[in-house]
Amino acid sequence: MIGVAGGTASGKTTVCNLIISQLHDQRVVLVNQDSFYRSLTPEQLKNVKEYNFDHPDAFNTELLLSCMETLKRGEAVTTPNYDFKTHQSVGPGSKQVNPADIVILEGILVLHDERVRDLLNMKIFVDTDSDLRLARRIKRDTVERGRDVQNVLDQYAKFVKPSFDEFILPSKKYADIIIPRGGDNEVAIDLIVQHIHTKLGQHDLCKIYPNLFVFFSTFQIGGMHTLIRDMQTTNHDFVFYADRLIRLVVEYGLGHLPFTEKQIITPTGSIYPGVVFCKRLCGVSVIRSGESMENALRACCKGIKIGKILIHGERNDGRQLIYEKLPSDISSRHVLLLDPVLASGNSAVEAVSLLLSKGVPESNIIFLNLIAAPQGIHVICKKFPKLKVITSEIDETLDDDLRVIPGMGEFADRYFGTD
Ligand SMILES: O=P(O)(O)OC[C@H]1O[C@H](OP(=O)(O)OP(=O)(O)O)[C@H](O)[C@@H]1O
Ligand SMILES: O=c1cc[nH]c(=O)[nH]1
Repeated sequence: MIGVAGGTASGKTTVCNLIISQLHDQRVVLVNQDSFYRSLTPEQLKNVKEYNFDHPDAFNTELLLSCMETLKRGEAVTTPNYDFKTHQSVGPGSKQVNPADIVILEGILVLHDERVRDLLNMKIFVDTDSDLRLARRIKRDTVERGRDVQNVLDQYAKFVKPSFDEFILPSKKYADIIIPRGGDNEVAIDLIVQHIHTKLGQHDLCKIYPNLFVFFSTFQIGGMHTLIRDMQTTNHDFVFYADRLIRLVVEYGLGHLPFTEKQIITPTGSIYPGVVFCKRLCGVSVIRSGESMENALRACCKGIKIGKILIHGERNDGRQLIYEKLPSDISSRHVLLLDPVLASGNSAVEAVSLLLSKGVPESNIIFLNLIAAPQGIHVICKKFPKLKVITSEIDETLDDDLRVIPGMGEFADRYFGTD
């Protein structure tokens, strides 16, 4: 939840639009504090020139709070709309705002009310020179809103400036980021967008476990997850999109291997400061689901040895090692452990324990996974703090049968067509 405050015509909207356009692969919604203007009564309408639109009381902050709380819970909401010509609120329910990863609340007074501030994870104040703001306001109100210059200046002197000094400017001290010159400040916008990307990439569990890595989700990745999770998806499509996701997980996981530096000469005779991949590698797949990840690993690491582990057990009855065939020199290799589903973590504990018993250092194991339940993450990341867990999405929970929820059902049955 990001709040963008600042005086009239400071460039808040430009800043918001720049942030939104640079976050092009994220779900972002923009909520305007202006939508929450209260309707003027017939009395106030008769004397509209005496009405202070820049005072906190002009807004229905209770309604704004409840809408923001709903969005914060990840639910859709309908906000009111405000008609600037009639000065009437077109009641709640007129504008649908969908849930999103990022909600930007923009308005002159969004940092004024403590309750609103407490909902915001990032507070931005757009700080633009007051002469420039007045010049912009005159232009906007005369050109876009059909007012005459004298009327704009009277309103500015009587209400806009005093309210800025009394309510808006003092709220600047609550800002985490102050942007001088508004939308012209490309560096500030760039830093804000980078910060948002970092925060979005951090699942709460990543803040607890430094050995957990969830790779950054884009619409493409979200789309692939939507397809493999959809019960209507055919086996053929399931395999296609699971393979695409698996390839990404494998590439991302390989990025966590050590490398050595190597300078090479290009055909232009220039030096290229390169790196060399880690050579002592192997894969280990957990039968059956893990076998679906073998092709992607082979496609990325030519000639890689891949061992196999079969672990059996009913969901609630613990798990037992049935079969294993691993490279004989596995203890001197980095091991990419392959299993697309981490549920209770029982299978992964069995698999990792076997690798450790074969002399593989814990820090040499990278567990590559598509969908993980928080329960399994707690078990693995706590028990094996030096092992790295790479996953593409963390789901909500497990059901009583230890199935991942929302999950994608039985992975191996859908992948190998045995459902
Ligand atoms: O974290 P856990 O609770 O142990 O569950 C995860 C395990 O369950 C799945 O295998 P499954 O037993 O369904 O076998 P399959 O791959 O042969 O279908 C999955 O591939 C994991 O190995
Ligand atoms: O939900 C689950 C749990 C374990 N294995 C699966 O394939 N799916």
